[in-house]
Amino acid sequence: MSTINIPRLDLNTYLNGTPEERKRFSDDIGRAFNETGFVTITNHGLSKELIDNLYKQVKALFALPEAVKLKYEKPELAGQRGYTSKGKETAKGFKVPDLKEFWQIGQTVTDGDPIKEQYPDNIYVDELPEFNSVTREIYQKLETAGTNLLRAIAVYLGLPESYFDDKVHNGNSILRTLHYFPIEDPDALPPDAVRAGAHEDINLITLLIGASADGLEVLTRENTWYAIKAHGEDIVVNVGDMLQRLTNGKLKSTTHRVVNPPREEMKNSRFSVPFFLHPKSDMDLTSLESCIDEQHPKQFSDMTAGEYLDERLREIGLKK
Ligand SMILES: O=C(O)CCC(=O)C(=O)O
Ligand SMILES: [Fe+2]
Repeated sequence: MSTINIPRLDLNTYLNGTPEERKRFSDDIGRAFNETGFVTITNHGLSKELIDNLYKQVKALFALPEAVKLKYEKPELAGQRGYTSKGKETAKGFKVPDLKEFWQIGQTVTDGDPIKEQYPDNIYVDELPEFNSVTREIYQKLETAGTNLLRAIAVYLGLPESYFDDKVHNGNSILRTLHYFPIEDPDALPPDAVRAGAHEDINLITLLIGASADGLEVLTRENTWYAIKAHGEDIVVNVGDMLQRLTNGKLKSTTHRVVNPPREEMKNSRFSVPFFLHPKSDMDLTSLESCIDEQHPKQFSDMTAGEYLDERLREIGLKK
């Protein structure tokens, strides 16, 4: 049995704690991100009612007839807004697509802001006005929680606490609502078809509402899979490849996957809602000098966040 350090941290101790408590929070999240790349967070600012309402709307969205959902599929947006149907995303290095469909919501910027032209407009579900409003609220709350977590991480890295603030403000973050659909005939599945093949996230950090974390597994340093267990309303937070590049591998973007359920539960859907916190596309991901030394030679080429995202979307089949 492999052991793995996934601490449960209270974000309120960072926001309102004593200097010692704030320092401890920074050290704890930094150490966990250095060792395993995962933590779970309480007091993140999302109420149980809001989360329950989110899942109610997400279930209603995927219950819409396929023909309705397909109206909202826009391949020219590389899946970055609106609906992506079954069989479209394949984890890097896999031949069989993941067993999932999803809907993505992006940044909302005020009219007149020059960054507006960089982002496609969000797509609204005419049939479900409440889906649009609740996902927007969740987007904003997770963006705030994520910005606060990045402050604690900046302190751990010896950077000014506000280092990430302007980079993620109006950033290219994505809220993804996911439906892992029922598998009616398990015998007809290609042998290596899974809900989400082993992968690393592209962005800086990912915040995942833990309500449906069952099935999520992380790859340990001993090369074994470890199931994430989250308390219902906690959020699971992990490092993505952009933060790993910036820190020259000091913070680890850990491989994770979503496994298929046992055969008797294959007919059940699984829903989940990760928030991929991205910076603006002009953020320079060149590794910090402070993370490079003789023991830790520079591992990554210099790229902006926009260039890197483009490369990765092509690899997973969303961008042609
Ligand atoms: O569904 C989950 O629990 C995780 C999904 C995930 O890892 C992803 O979409 O990148
Ligand atoms: Fe992921």
